Amino acid sequence: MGNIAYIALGSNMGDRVSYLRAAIEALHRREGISVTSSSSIYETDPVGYVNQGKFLNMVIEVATTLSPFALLDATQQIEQQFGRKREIRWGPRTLDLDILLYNHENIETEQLTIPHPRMAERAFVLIPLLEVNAHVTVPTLSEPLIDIIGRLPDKKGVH
Ligand SMILES: Nc1nc2nc(S)n(CCO)c2c(=O)[nH]1
Repeated sequence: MGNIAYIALGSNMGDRVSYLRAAIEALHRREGISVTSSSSIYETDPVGYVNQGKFLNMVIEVATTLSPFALLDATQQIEQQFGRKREIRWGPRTLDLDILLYNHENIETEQLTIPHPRMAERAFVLIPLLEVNAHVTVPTLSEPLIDIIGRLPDKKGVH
């Protein structure tokens, strides 16, 4: 399917594991998307807006024929399907899907920024991402992810 993308998944409301599993199923069923690898599921302390429940986070690799924007449409439709209501911007959510990387592309638009702008400061993203692909490179970063993880404060929050 030509293009490789990495997607971060998160949930901290309701039956978190079921939301993650259902989202992966829904992505895999979509025309033009096939899930080629998944990380373990990590329980993580909330970062940012902290008075909310612990998250379950993971990262998947997909092979896709969709453009980055069509892939974004698919992830947003699946978030809606599982009741993602954007009440508090950083608040609890049933399901979060963030496109981290798409090939080695740099995309900077209103709707979509790739590489994901906050991925390099999030152990709950980097640790599962490296589990899926230890050699993944991020075009906007000058050093390997493994060095960045070594410096992160919140990696203790990833179990
Ligand atoms: N541990 C953890 N903290 C978070 N804070 C926000 S916002 N989010 C949502 C990610 O965009 C998370 C998350 O997925 N995991």
